[in-house]
Amino acid sequence: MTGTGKFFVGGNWKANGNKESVKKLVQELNDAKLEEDVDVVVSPPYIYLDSVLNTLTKRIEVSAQNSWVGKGGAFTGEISAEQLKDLGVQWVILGHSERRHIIGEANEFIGKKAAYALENGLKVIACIGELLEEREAGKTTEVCFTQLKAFADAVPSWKDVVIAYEPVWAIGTGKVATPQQAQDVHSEIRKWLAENVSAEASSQTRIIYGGSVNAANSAELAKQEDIDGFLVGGASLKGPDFATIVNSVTSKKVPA
Ligand SMILES: O=C(CO)COP(=O)(O)O
Repeated sequence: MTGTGKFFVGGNWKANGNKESVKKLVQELNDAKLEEDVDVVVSPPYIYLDSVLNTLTKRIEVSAQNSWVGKGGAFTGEISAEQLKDLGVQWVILGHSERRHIIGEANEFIGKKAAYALENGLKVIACIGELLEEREAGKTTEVCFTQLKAFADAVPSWKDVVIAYEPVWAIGTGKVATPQQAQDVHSEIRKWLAENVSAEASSQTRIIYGGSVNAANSAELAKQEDIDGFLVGGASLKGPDFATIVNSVTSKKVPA
């Protein structure tokens, strides 16, 4: 099975940066030469979304790193999907492992967030992935499928959803999954979509990999048939490195 969706590379800036570094990064991204046939999205912290939207080339779309589960109102510290939409934000990252495991967001809550974001016109980067002990216990696919099912139970359509497989042990550790490890899980996810959603969702949903992707390892990962792009953390904070990762789409076109 192979995906037919356009290559997708997202940069998750997490809670990094300040006004000065964000300005520099936007400048680097505006100056970068990016291959055309890639969807490119960056995800700054909430407080920089407006300035990034106003200064970043329209070639690159903008994502939030979270959104509230329902309609905005008396929810101190939260940001609603309506507000993100109002600002001009196109995407939102949901279910990131840092929100699951550090902040304690549960599957069903994340699924509801995804449904509400889609309903309000945001596209969703839906993150899933197993902990090291879950992998070591042979539970990788079981954990990923449970997380996927929570999204599938909540969303009416996968048309505006990108799945990010991010094994937790590979995030921010420098321990990237091998191309084969990533390919194996991506292919299982695609099979799961075919069996539990539809043939269309299986072939058209982008399944991207995240976890210690950098300018030196992205080309080998991109060659795998079920890796449709990346969600990049640390390396997305350096414009030239992020551009190299975006442009690793060229190794996808060369038969492995
Ligand atoms: O969590 C990630 C992207 O969402 C990956 O982070 P790193 O690329 O820093 O490992």
